[in-house]
Amino acid sequence: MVGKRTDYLSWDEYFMAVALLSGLRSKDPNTQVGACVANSQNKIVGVGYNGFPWGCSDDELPWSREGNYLDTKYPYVCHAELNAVLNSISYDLRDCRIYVALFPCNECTKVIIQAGIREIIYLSDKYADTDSVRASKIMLDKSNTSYRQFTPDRESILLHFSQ
Ligand SMILES: Nc1nc(=O)n([C@H]2C[C@H](O)[C@@H](COP(=O)(O)O)O2)cc1CO
Ligand SMILES: [Zn+2]
Repeated sequence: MVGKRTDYLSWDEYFMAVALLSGLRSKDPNTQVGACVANSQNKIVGVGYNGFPWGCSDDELPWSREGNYLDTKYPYVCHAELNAVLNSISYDLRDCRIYVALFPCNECTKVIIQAGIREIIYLSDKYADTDSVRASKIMLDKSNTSYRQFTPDRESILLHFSQ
């Protein structure tokens, strides 16, 4: 009897990979973030990446990190998690998980909690020492929304367009 493949992706690897793949759509030259929302049946209900709002051209708004606030990306960019929730095919995200490349900021955390998402699985926490992420963790703890870091068992996943 031929047994099953053994190196197939786990659900966590699969959804995190979809998040990372989505992040490759981002035009942000510094930080590309992708997010993937999966429901309790392990169906993907939303994906997103960081980018400017509809109709706001990447050629007209700045991707700068420094300078006058209005000349930076920060007031304009929609975060990956916000887009994943807004792009969702389901209005009710209760009991869903969100996979995201970077720990959510305080604004996205509010969106995640209010949408009813019950768990955040993140890869990087590179802004852990900011008040934004501290505020996120305060709200997550109070609302009993769990979060855990994704610890991969493999270094990378390779995709080949030529089979
Ligand atoms: N969780 C997040 N999701 C996101 O989509 N972002 C976006 C906003 C910016 O486009 C970029 C961060 O830019 P920088 O400050 O690392 O150059 O990532 C940022 C965070 C961090 O909280
Ligand atoms: Zn955010």
